Amino acid sequence: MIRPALDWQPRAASKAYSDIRYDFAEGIARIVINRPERRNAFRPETVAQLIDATHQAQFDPEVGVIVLCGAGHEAFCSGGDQTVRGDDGGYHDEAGMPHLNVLDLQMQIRRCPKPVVAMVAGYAIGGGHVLHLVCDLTIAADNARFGQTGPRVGSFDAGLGAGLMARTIGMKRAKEIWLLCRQYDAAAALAMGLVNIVVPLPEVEEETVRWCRDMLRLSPMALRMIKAGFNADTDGLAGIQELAGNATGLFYMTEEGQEGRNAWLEKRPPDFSKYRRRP
Ligand SMILES: CC(C)(COP(=O)(O)OP(=O)(O)OC[C@H]1O[C@@H](n2cnc3c(N)ncnc32)[C@H](O)[C@@H]1OP(=O)(O)O)[C@@H](O)C(=O)NCCC(=O)NCCSC(=O)c1cc(O)c2ccccc2c1O
Repeated sequence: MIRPALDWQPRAASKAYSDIRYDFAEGIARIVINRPERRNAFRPETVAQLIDATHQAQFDPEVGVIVLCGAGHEAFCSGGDQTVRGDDGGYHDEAGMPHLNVLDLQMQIRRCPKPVVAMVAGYAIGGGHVLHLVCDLTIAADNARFGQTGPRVGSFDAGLGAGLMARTIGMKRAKEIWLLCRQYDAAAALAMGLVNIVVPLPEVEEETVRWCRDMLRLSPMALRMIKAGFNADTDGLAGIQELAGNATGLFYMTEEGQEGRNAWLEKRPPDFSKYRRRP
């Protein structure tokens, strides 16, 4: 069993969710995939709720760090719910519409300016494995098991699932994971750099909270910029846009940036003469 480390309180939005829980404590938002009877496999509704909760956490000024985890200790997430996978290009929502919306969630986690930590107990498999991979840090319990199943179940994630994994653990290892569909225990995952730390299962939340508290003591802007910087080249122009948007935001906070806006509003030529041309 996992020892609770904080007195998590449900956030208001949580009431609207059927497949996830959304809690908060001490500056940390905790988003829990809550389908333990399916090893926390996600259906389109689950992903839509994860997207909504991540959005809530991003825009909540009280939240500094986000933790993503699964309910119970048997699984973080076992990927797409195969029982609702249709023949028409995606996983069916209750109205029968096909989705691959986990790809949107992956990018949302990467673009979120706050650190996102995967707390993995049990299986992180298939699309669930890619979910921990796109998080900034992974704290694993010693019962964690990792792997891709795509080529076995007729699927693949040739985007971040392949490319980001190769950048994280190296090309040969990434190809091994995808081409053989084996499972790896927590020690093996740590050895190949797939996770940051492995701790005994009961301590996994305490350890995760310890890491979150460390980040909560640091400069939010510096964390935001360094995260965008880490992701920029992998995400191509969209990644550079994220980094550049942060730079623009910072420039808007300067007098020099504000002089341009003020001059335009006051219908006068801008006067940038007092601003240094820095070497
Ligand atoms: C995760 C497991 C290794 C766990 O094994 P274990 O023996 O502990 O448990 P059970 O197998 O008995 O499972 C318990 C219970 O849960 C159900 N369940 C488990 N996983 C799923 C699932 N993914 N979908 C639906 N249901 C699931 C299982 O049927 C049992 O219920 P019963 O009622 O039958 O008792 C093992 O369960 C396992 O290997 N699961 C499947 C893992 C898998 O293949 N996942 C899908 C990979 S593909 C994917 O995730 C994916 C999703 C996307 O949205 C993509 C989008 C774009 C590109 C690619 C995508 C993609 O690849």
